[in-house]
Parts: sequence; C-alpha cells; structure tokens
Amino acid sequence: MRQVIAGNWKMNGLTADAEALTQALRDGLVKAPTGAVVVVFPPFTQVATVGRILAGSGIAWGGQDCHIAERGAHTGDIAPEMLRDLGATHVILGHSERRRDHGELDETVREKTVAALKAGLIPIVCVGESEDQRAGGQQQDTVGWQIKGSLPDGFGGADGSGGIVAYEPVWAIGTGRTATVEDIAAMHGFVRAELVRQMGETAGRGIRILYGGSVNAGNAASILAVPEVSGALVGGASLKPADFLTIVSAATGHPAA
Ligand SMILES: O=C(CO)COP(=O)(O)O
Repeated sequence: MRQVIAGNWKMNGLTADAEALTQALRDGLVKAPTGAVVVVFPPFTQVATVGRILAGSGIAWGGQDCHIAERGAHTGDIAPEMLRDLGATHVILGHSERRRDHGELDETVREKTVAALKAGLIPIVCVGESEDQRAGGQQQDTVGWQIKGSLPDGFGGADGSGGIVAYEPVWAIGTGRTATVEDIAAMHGFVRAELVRQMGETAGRGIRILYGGSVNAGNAASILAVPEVSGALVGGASLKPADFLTIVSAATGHPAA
C-alpha cells in the first residue's frame, strides 16, 4: 500500500503564496518522483488555483471540510460536489480544530463522511485525544468512541481504499511535541484493531491510518517507519516546500504494513 502524505494548509495562503507553494511542490516532485500518494489541502479560496497548477501532475488536492448537503440554503458552507467540481479527490473531516472551533460532534462528522463518499471524495476522518484525556489514560477510550461515532458502516469500501483515518493527538498539533514512536505504534495498533472490528477483516486492514501532529522534515522518516503508519497528515511543515518534499521523500519506497 502506498503511503499517503497529506499537507493541511489550514487557514493559510493568499493567492500568491498558494501559487508559489504549489508550483514549488510540482517542480520538486518532477525532479524527485515519489511512490507515495501526495495530497494538498488548501483553504477553499485557493482550491481552484491549486487545482489548475496541479492538473496532470500526479499530486492530488482536496478540501479541509464539507457540508452534509449537496446544495441549498447553507450560507458560508461548501458542498462536497463543489469540491469535486474543482477536481478535488479528498476531503479532511472532523479535524480537531473544527471540533473545537465549530463544535463538530462525531455524529456531524459521520454525516459529512457519508456525504463526501456519496460525492465520490475520499474522506480523511480525524480522531485524537486531548492532553487531559491522555493524562487520564483515556486515549484509547476516546479514540475508540470517535471511530465508532464518526465512521459510517462501509467506510473505506470493500477493500478499505475509499477511506482514510488520521490519528492526530490534539496535544501534538502545532506544538512541536510529537508523540513518541512507541505511543504512535500503540495507538495505530489500537485504531487498526478497532477498524477491523467495525469494518471487517478486508476493509479494516485496507483503510490507511495517517499520523498527524508536529510531523516535520527531521522526524518524518522515523514516524513513517512505525508499523501501521500508512502516511502523515502534515500541518505547519506542509507550508514550507523543502520540508514537505523531504517528508514526501521519507515515504518513498516504504510500503505501509
Ligand atoms: O493538524 C495537523 C494536520 O492536520 C498537524 O498540524 P502540525 O503538523 O502543524 O502539528
């Protein structure tokens, strides 16, 4: 299974920034082709621009969220079909920043996931415990409930390739405090077991599990080598082309377990 390296730009990037970053990624991957699947997630305002630059490059793009409905009276929201219309193939759902800033609950995330799948997008559904939950030893319970609540039946399709889960411990996001490889191995093993339990053997084993939380050019190789890590969801470092390309190159030739 090819690892997925996903760049979540979050709320960053005016047109000139997005163009420069995208062009640098495109040029970089022409010079150093990768075996990994590379996907970038610009803010909505830049999806069309990024898509135009990346068309035909082999690099995919997506949105950072979508609405449950296909269209209608939902001021300020974006339908999954609108992302598809711009050539997007993926969408991030249930990121902890959306759970925090917009009060998104597991049930909402599940409904969004259903809508994204219906529109033909591959959802990357984010789960992860807070600092307090980890301090209380609640990381597995928390993530287990999030998986149960956020993933619809049939998530991933028959072979699991249609859906992705990202394990992002909240305390590791944007803090520079990466989880240890032991913690990552334990949590990814737990997520894998939960996916197999819920989705069955074939789909449960085929669903990719990305790690996210302060992944950078220096730690990517050791994180991507952890069993059951099928790629990375990268925030801050995805805004720096050289760093992101280094992370992509760390995934090359390392088929996930
Ligand atoms: O939230 C993240 C990706 O979705 C991770 O962000 P950082 O890589 O900036 O910690």
